[in-house]
Amino acid sequence: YPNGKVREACSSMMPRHEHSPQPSPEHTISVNETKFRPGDHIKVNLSGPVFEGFFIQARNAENLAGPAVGSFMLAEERISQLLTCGLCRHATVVEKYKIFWVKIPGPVISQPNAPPLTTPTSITPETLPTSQPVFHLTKSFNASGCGSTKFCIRNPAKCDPGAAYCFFLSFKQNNHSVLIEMSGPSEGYIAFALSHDQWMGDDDAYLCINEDHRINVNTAYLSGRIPPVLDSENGLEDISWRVADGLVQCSFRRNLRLPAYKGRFNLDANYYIFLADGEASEGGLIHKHHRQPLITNGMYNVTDSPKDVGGSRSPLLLKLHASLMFVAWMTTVSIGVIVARFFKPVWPHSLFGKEIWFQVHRMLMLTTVLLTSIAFVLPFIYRGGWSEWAGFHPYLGCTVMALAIFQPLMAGFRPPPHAPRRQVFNWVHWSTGTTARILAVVTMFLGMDLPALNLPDPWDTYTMIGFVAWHVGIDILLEIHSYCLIRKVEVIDEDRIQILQSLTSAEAEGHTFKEIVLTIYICGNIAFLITFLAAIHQL
Ligand code: HEM
Ligand code: HEM
Repeated sequence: YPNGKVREACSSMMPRHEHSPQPSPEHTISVNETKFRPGDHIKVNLSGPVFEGFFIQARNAENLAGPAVGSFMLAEERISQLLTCGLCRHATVVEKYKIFWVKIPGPVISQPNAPPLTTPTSITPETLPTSQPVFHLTKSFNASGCGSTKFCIRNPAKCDPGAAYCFFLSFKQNNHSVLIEMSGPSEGYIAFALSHDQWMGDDDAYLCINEDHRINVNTAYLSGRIPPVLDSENGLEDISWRVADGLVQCSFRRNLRLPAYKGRFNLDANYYIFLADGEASEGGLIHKHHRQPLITNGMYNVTDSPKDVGGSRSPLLLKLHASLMFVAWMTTVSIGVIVARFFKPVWPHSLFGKEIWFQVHRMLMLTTVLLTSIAFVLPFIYRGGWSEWAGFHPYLGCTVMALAIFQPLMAGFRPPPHAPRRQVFNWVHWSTGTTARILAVVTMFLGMDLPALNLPDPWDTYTMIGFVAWHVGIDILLEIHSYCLIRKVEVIDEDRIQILQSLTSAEAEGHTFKEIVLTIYICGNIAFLITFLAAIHQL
C-alpha cells in the first residue's frame, strides 16, 4: 500500500504486487555493532541502487522463520515509518512496483551471555552514567487490573496499551507510594497533569521526554498555557522507560505527599487529569501539543477506588459553539424560511399588530442571529485568538456571521409593501439569506471534521447529507403543492359560480396539507438536530 501499513506482510515480507521477486539482491544491510547489551541502539544502514520503498525487520538468527524481534527507532521521520510486527533484520526492497527483492539477509549481531529469548525479563538494569539508576522496560504495559487493582485512564476507551494508537496512564497505590505507568504514541514527549479545573495552568505535570532516543522523566508546574519550566529535582523514584515501535513508555513511583517539592500536588485528592503529547527538540525542549490534550470527564482521586476511565479531547466551549450553530443553522433558520415562503396565505391573521407568519419568521430569524452571535465568539474565547489550523471553516464562518448581521439590518430598513423599491429588497433579502444558508451548510460540513471536535466519520457526513436531502425534499414537496393549488384555482376560475365555494375549500385543504407537512418536517428536523447534539455530547 502507498501508506506503508503493510502489517499483512509482517511474516512473509512479500509485497502483494502480483509479480515475482528478483533473484539476487543488489542492496546491502550493514550495522555499526556486532555485539549488544539490552537497551543498546544499533545503527542500521540500507544501501544500494535508488529504491521507492523498503521494509526492514530483525529476526532471531536461530529461527529465521519466526516472528520479528526487537524494535526500531526512526533515523528520519519524514522518509520512513514504524510498523508494529516485532523486532528486525531482513529487508524487502522495492525499486519499482514490479521490481523488488524479498528477505535480503543482513548481518547477524549477538548478545554475549544472553538469556534464552523465550523468557524475557520484565525489567533489566541499564548501566547509564546518570545519578539515578534507570531501568529499561522490555515489555509494553498491560491493562489487566485496570478498575480492580489500579486506576487507569485510556484513550481511546479500553484500548490495549501495547497498541500503536493507545494512550495509557495507570496509578497503583502501595502503602504511601504510588506506581505510575504512562505510555502513548509519540516521537517527542508524553505527559500527564493533575489539575483543579479544566484549563491548562496551575497544574502539576509529569513528562516523559524523548531526547535522542533516551527518555527523561521530568516534573513541571504548568503556570499557564505556555511551555513549562522543568524542575531540576523531582522526588520520583524507580524510573524506567522504553521507546519502541512509535510508543514512548515510562514508569516511576512517587510518594502520596511530597511536601519538600514545590508544585507537587498530594495524590490523595480529587483532580481532573490531562494527557498530552507533542514534539520535543534537541535539549529536551518541548513543543505545544498538536492534538487537543485529553481531559478526564470528572475529578478523580487516583488513590481512592480503582477505576478505568476515559476522557474527552473536545473543549466545552467548542462543543457549545457547534451545538448552538447546529440549532441555528439546521433548525431555526430552516423553519423560519419555510414559514415565510409557504405560510403567508395560511397564517395571514394579525397578532400583536403583525401577521402571524411574519411574527414567527422574524422571531425564528432573530433567534438564529442571536445564537450565531453567541456561538461565534466561543472559539475566539477558547483559543484566545484566530483558529490558525482550522482550514476554511473560520473564514466561511466569518462570512456567514457577516451575512447574518447584514440580513436583519437590511430588513429593518425595508421599503413599505407597495413601494417601487420593494421588489429590490425582496430579491436582495432572498439572495443574502439563501447564500448565508448554503455557506452555513458548507461551514457545518467542514466544522464537523475539525480535530478539536471530530464527530465520528463518515457518520457525520452521511447524516448531514441526510438532513440536507430531508430539507430539500420537503421544500420541493411544498413548491409542487403550491404550484398545483394555483393551477386548481385557475381552472375553477372559468366557472364563476363555483369559485366562491370550491376556491375556499381547495384553499382550506391546501392549508391543512401544509400544516401537516410542516409538523412532519419539524419532527424530522429536530430528530436530526438531537442526533448531532447527542454525538457532540459524547465527544
Ligand atoms: C510547550 C508546551 C505547551 C504549550 C505551549 C501549551 C499551550 C497551550 C495552549 C495555547 C492551549 C489553549 C488551546 C489552544 O490554543 O490550543 C493549551 C491547552 C491545553 N493544554 Fe497545553 N501547552 C503545552 C503543554 C502542555 C502539557 C505538558 C499539558 C499537560 C499534560 C498540557 C495540557 C493542556 C490541556 C489539558 C489543554 C486544554 C485545556 C485548556 O484549553 O486550557 N499542555 N495548551
Ligand atoms: C454555520 C455555522 C458555523 C459558523 C458560522 C462557524 C463559525 C466559526 C468561526 C468563525 C470559527 C473560528 C473562530 C476562531 O478563529 O477562533 C469557528 C471555529 C470552530 N468551529 Fe465553527 N462555525 C459553525 C459551525 C460549526 C459546527 C457545526 C462545528 C462542529 C460540529 C464547528 C466546529 C468548530 C470548531 C471545532 C472550531 C475551532 C477550531 C479550532 O480552533 O480548533 N463549527 N467556527
